[in-house]
Amino acid sequence: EPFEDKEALLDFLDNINHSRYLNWDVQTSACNSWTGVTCNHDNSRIIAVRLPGVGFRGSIPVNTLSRLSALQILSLRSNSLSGPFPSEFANLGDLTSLYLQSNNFNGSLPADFSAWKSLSVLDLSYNDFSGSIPSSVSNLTHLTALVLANNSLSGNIPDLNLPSLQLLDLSNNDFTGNVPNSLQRFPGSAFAGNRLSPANLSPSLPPVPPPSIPPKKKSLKLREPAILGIVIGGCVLGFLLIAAVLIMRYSKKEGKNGTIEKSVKKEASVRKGASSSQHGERNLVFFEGCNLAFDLEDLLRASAEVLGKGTFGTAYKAALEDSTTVVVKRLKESVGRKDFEQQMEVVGNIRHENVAPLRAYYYSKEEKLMVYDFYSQGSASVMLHAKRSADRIPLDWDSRLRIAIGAARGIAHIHGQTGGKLVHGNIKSSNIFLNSQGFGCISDLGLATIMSPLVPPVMRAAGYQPPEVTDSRKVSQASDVYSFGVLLLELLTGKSPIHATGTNEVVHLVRWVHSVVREEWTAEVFDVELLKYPNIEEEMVEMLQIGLTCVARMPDQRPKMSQVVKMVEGVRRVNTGTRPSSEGSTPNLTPPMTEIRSSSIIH
Ligand SMILES: Nc1ncnc2c1ncn2[C@@H]1O[C@H](COP(=O)(O)OP(=O)(O)OP(=O)(O)O)[C@@H](O)[C@H]1O
Repeated sequence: EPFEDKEALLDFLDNINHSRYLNWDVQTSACNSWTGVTCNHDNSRIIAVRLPGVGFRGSIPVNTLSRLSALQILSLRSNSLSGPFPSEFANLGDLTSLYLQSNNFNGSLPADFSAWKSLSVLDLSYNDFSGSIPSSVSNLTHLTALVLANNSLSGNIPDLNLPSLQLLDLSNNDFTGNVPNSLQRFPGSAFAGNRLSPANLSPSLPPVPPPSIPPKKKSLKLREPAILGIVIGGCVLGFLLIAAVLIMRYSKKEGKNGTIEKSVKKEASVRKGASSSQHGERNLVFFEGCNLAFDLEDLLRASAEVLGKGTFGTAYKAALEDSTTVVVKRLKESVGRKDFEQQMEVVGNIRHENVAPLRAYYYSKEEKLMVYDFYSQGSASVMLHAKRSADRIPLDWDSRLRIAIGAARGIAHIHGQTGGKLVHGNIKSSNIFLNSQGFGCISDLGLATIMSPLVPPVMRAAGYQPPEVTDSRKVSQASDVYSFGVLLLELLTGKSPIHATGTNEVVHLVRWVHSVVREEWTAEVFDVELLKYPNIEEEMVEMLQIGLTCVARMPDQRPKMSQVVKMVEGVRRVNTGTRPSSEGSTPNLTPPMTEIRSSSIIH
């Protein structure tokens, strides 16, 4: 509801201290001045304030924002705010995105940018800032977008060392001198409308190299028929092989579904293991809190359906006689008992709503089994990439947000285990399911660490691993952050981490997104299925920025997972679940989505 007058707004601001989000999407002229608006409470839990295009005039009063000490996202764009760059912003040390474009701010930029260690987007375009760009901007090591276009900035452009920067726009200012070496990777349009040395601005200014698209060597290109040929050929061959194996295996026995027992290669050995369990030796090891009641015999007898073959083995859906359904993973490689059992103990004792619980395991020399709950909706991969036919229900933006938030929380929890050293090592959409509240839930924990050394690197999660993970033993928490970033890009684009484009080139998603974003910050990266949902563009852009921050090339440039949780939670200004990363409850504040107005970032 629009605020009726300034009193109503003040009243609102005084009462939001229990809220974490302040968003206001009003079309009112009744409260068109920021002056006099102060927050009397310490609103230190608010992480996002978006007040774009609401008609604010004048300068932002001291103390209004400096109390918002947890603020991560501030959008005051498209108002008529004036005065110098608000000095109290320096207190907002957690800011990741600052949008002040299309106002009347003037004076110089702050001399010291070092306060904003997490800043990812800075858009001050279409104001009247003057003076030079301080070299302290180089301290913003997470910056992915720097937009200072259409101001009155002057002097030489400093040699900014910003390795994460994807978007730069310094056009239509009064800069002189040369484009510094560090920024020559950006297109000439980023510097147009200045008085820069023409030598530097000539068309020879190297455009941003599009490393995303693999070299257009004919021999390397997989044309559609070739891909189809491989896929169909592979499918036919695979189908024939599977059929042959199944016929051999089941020919003597009836029944549509198999059993795990039947699928187990060394059946006799497993059965031996099972029967020995009845003499007090090994059997399934269940974890605390698990109310499943079956033994290995039951499991092996259960009617089983192959769900798929993964990197480390085969997953079966097993329907037990008491109508319980579980998933059994049968590992294909041999692994030492001690390593396996130790890892299972760590994993099996993790209980978190965003981590799929390991219910039980079994170890014998010949067989290693892991038992999980069955997630009937399938993985996020299926939800995103299942054939896009007419009867498929598209995954809407809210669901994607929940998947992202849940997955982030789950990974952050994992990273907090075993003295903050635990790594997942195989984050990808086929290992993410939905918990009962529809939030992402991470599965397959623990396998990468014990199994990776046994599996050829080429088989490992293609497209999800960062450049430094050439050897699968090098997975780290930073590489999990990268994989999570790829997952975010997958949720935003609807594309697989490695996919074929319309022109039949095989494309690496991270590189493709980088190349599109570098050229111009455009909505083209987003999944067409998302475009029909109104007013989500700003959230998607924010999520894109987070994704790009996570897939930074250098591991030490990537944020910690705990920071990522906060960033992802900050994208959404409504209730994001039962357990926010910060303490306390999040009220179900569901204001209308902010209308996206003209922005120099979103075209
Ligand atoms: N608990 C589960 N509930 C429902 N489906 C599952 C479950 N666990 C795995 N699956 C599905 O079974 C298939 C095989 O899973 P598996 O984990 O073995 O391989 P993967 O996820 O494709 O690759 P990786 O082994 O690298 O994780 C996948 O499609 C996966 O989404």
